[in-house]
Amino acid sequence: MKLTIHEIAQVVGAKNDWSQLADLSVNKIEFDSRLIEKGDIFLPLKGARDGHDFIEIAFDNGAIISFSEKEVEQAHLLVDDNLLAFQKLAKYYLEKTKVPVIAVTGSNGKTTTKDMIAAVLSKKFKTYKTQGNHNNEIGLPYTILHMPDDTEKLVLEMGMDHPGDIDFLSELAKPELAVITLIGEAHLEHMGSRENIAKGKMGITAGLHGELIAPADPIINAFIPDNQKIIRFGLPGEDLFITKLVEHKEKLTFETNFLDESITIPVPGKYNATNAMLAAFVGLHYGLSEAEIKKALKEVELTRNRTEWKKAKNGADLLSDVYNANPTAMRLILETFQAIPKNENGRKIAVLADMLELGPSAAQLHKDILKSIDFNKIDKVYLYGEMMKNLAEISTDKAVSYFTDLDLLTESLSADLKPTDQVLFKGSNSMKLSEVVEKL
Ligand SMILES: N#Cc1c(NC(=O)c2cc(S(=O)(=O)N3CCOCC3)c(Cl)cc2Cl)sc2c1CCN(Cc1ccc(-c3nn[nH]n3)cc1)C2
Repeated sequence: MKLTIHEIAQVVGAKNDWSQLADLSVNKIEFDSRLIEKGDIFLPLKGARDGHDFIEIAFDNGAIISFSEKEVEQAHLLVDDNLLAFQKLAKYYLEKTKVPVIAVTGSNGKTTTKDMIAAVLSKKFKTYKTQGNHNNEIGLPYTILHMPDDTEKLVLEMGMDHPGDIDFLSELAKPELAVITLIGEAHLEHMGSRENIAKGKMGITAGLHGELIAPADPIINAFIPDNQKIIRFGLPGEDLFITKLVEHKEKLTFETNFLDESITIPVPGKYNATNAMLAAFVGLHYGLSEAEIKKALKEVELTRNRTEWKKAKNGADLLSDVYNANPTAMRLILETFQAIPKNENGRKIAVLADMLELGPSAAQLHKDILKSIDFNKIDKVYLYGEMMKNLAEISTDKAVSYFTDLDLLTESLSADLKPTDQVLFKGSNSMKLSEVVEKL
């Protein structure tokens, strides 16, 4: 990102004397010390551990300065709240670079829609998009501050863990166009009711200074701000709708009421046709030709393994979060999973595998996970991998079982699984929990 320390210090209101570093430019900003490279600025966050514990390591890896909430010997910018400083900096950077933002949210499909919109806009603009699941109050500023210097369009996914989350993200990013994919089932989002989910997603209008594209679902009508320009999609008769759909095994062709051409996408599923229809409309909005849109969608590369709920063959609900195998992400997904109401007569099961590349403190970081497991909410814990042995050894609860063999884990879980269960899977990709999910 193109910012000098002088500029950063002023934007975040650094309280210490940083003048001796003023004219240095920083390369990029990281909160994971393993990603720090020469010339970077480190951002200590309170994840599973206090990020301040990793300032020294960040400098060993090449950081030239760090945010800090307390006096430290290394070069630092002293602020009251590192996360708030990070968010202020991201907001400033967007205002300074004036890169237009297209915001996407929705219960399911927001990742696919984000990918499709980016694929379409990339045909005409230098486009950057949310990577992985970096869609929350940490990931969104991270995405903004990591966009290439020549970015012309920024497609930001906005995720919601709690009411008000999206209002905050929308105020920060100030989108010129917003897309809500669909209002999902309250059942698997700890938001209480579908109304609350609808209200939460409509928070995307808080900072919006352009049009909103939203489902025809009347549940959002109560939350449309006065004089908000809105385009509705869904059933025939709405502003945007699908007029013809032909599904094949690995692809799908559809027509719409607003395109002359038919569109083919390399994935099946009617909801993907809807997501592609939205991306096509955004393409038209930004002046792309139908031919450019058709070509972009025909070859779109979709983010694999989104963090979404899947159904087991026996009907159980499976949540596999394959992103960010670090202590904080494991703690956050456990908190989220534990906050969701159980199914009627259902159990909560957590399948936790090793987090790799955690350096010398890896064993302790795996033991720390015990603090994030609420045995009043979780009925069974399956632990898998060499590092998880550290956690297995200190957990006395009989609900915990430990495996070193993936097949035995799969067999045991499969034999135990009930149709009303909810199962969480979390661990480094190379632990292959995704194979367990596929077999269930
Ligand atoms: N807590 C914690 C740690 C990390 N946390 C995160 O990266 C993190 C991850 C997330 S997240 O949930 O993954 N998030 C990212 C943004 O989009 C949404 C999802 C969040 Cl929200 C916040 C944080 Cl702070 S990364 C990391 C930690 C602690 C250990 N670190 C590795 C490490 C361990 C030991 C040494 C070491 N070297 N020498 N001695 N010790 C060096 C690095 C790596």
